[in-house]
Amino acid sequence: MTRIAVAGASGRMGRTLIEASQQVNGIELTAAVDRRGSDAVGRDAGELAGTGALGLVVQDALDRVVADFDVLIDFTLPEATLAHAACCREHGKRMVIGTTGFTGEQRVLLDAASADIGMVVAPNMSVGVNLCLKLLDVAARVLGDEVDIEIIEAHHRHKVDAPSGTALRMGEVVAAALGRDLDECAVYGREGRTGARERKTIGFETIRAGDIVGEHTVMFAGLGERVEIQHKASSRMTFANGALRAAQWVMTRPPGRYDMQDVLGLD
Ligand SMILES: NC(=O)C1=CN([C@@H]2O[C@H](COP(=O)(O)OP(=O)(O)OC[C@H]3O[C@@H](n4cnc5c(N)ncnc54)[C@H](OP(=O)(O)O)[C@@H]3O)[C@@H](O)[C@H]2O)C=CC1
Ligand SMILES: O=C(O)C1=N[C@H](C(=O)O)C[C@H](O)C1
Repeated sequence: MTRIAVAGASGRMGRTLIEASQQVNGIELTAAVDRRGSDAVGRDAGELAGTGALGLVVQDALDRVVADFDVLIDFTLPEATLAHAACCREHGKRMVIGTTGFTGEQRVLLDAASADIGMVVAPNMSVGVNLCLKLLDVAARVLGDEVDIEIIEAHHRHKVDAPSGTALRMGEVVAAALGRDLDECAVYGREGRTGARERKTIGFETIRAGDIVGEHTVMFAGLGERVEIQHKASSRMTFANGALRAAQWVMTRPPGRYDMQDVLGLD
């Protein structure tokens, strides 16, 4: 049995994870935490998720429950995830991290924590998106520098980071396949008199609207034909189930940083 704690219990993903954890064999939800001062603190985690009382009270600090779980599943904000990583490192607890929007410096701090604990970090836990990452690598290698590459993503109105972590990972995969450095070739949200497209750039466009769960399209556009690789998530359950699969997988791994490609055996 893998005992999990959910950080950000009252969030969109937190509530979905609480629900999913009750449906997966081999997973037991044994702790839930949220931001200090949140209305969710002190409430029953199951009631918060709308699945009925579980007898598990949401706490306001991870160190209060650190003896109660094996793997922390964290879908919060970068600053909160880093604080949780420090706590998990100190107490030898494994992590599954879905949070996006980390700066380069924050990524380095996460890497440091993974020297001592097993950690799965992935901007997208769905099987479909991780399959798309493999397809993107093949498409970029076959189509090469002849095509213009644009990445379009759409999410709900509440999302606070852009482009999405998934779009950025897609850009990294395509750039690596073509021998480009994404930091140098990325172009974000064009506006005004831009001039003609520079051939080796990778463009990113962001849509924020309504309740869109998460949609990503990578366009490889040449002269006379265009290939598009697209993924549309219609339920957050796909991310939650991936995170629970990662939690079970990381229990058998030595310290280190892993991603969903490792979990799914796609590397
Ligand atoms: N990897 C993947 O597959 C996916 C990743 N994501 C990512 O997950 C993250 C969360 O997304 P989503 O659930 O929609 O966001 P929400 O804003 O709905 O949830 C975030 C939760 O974290 C809580 N929180 C903030 N600070 C802390 C803290 N210090 N300790 C504990 N909890 C805290 C928030 O509380 P409060 O609201 O009170 O501030 C909130 O409940 C985002 O970065 C998103 O991009 C999302 C879906 C899939
Ligand atoms: O914030 C979200 O909702 C999502 N965020 C992730 C990202 O930034 O890539 C993954 C998913 O598309 C949903």
